Amino acid sequence: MATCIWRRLLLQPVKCRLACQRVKSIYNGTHGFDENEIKEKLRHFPGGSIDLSKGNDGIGVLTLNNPVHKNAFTGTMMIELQDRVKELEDWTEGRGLVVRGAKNTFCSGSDLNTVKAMCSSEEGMKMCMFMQNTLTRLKRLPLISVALVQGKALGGAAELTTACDFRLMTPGSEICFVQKHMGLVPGWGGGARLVQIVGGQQSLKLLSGALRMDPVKALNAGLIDDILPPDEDRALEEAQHWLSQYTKAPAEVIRSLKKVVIAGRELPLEEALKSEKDIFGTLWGGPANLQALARGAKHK
Ligand SMILES: CCC(=O)SCCNC(=O)CCNC(=O)[C@H](O)C(C)(C)COP(=O)(O)OP(=O)(O)OC[C@H]1O[C@@H](n2cnc3c(N)ncnc32)[C@H](O)[C@@H]1OP(=O)(O)O
Repeated sequence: MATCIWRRLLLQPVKCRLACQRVKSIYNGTHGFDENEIKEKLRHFPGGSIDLSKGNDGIGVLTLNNPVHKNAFTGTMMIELQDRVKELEDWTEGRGLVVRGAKNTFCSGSDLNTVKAMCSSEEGMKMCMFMQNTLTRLKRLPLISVALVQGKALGGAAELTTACDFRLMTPGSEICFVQKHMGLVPGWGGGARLVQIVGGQQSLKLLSGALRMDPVKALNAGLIDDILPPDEDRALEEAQHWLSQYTKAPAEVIRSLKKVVIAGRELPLEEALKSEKDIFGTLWGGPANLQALARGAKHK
């Protein structure tokens, strides 16, 4: 049943998007999750912002912006992240996305003041459900996303990087799942996604050792995809350049490719194959396909 819903989602026309968003999330009312209730709580912990710029080239830049606290996630930033992800779901020209932190650092995880104030198990779980919903929707965007890690990505921030398709680091930066040191485990979905990225053995080491992953270690572990040159001020440009090798094609082609990969990641094989066939059908004989045929493209 769930797989049928997801297969239909991959092919939904725009008019169904609002209905889809509920299903794209993991938790809803049937799980006893009241989104408005948790948002009301999170609003009590303001500070910082999540900024989105959408380029004419179809590449967006999402910036975690709370530099006085090393871009830590306040309550209102969690809400704003959801708003920005919704905006990206509606951006039909989008092909790629860079997720980064302001002022040459990535993010120090949850704002510790928010964490301390929401210390009951029930509140913690509601916050987790909210963040899992948002980060699942981020990972399911029909855009190719890359986390640009400069400085530190700690705790929840390390989890956020796993909600992107790719990860890049600058020299001197670090990714560390510090949750163990906080007496916690990942809760924003970063544990499950980490296993998908680096496998179970490697994940256990990273999480139980709270290993500080510098760029070389992270690359060797398969946690990141590349190390950028050591010019911090040009890092965004470098990340955009790196991403462009995967986004150079008409938006409908890139977006469809990502949908094929989402289906492969998330569906049982037979369902994924059927989705792939349906997505293929939306491109076959379409403008990009006809133009390529007319060009007589050669692939030497
Ligand atoms: C979901 C689970 C989670 O994410 S739990 C949160 C996990 N994160 C942490 O515990 C990070 C704790 N912070 C640190 O380890 C250090 O501040 C790091 C990030 C390494 C930066 O060190 P350093 O360069 O020396 O700067 P600093 O400590 O002076 O920090 C500058 C100001 O930023 C603040 N800050 C930093 N991180 C947070 C955070 N997560 N929440 C709230 N505030 C944070 C520091 O307190 C400091 O503020 P102030 O200048 O003393 O007012």
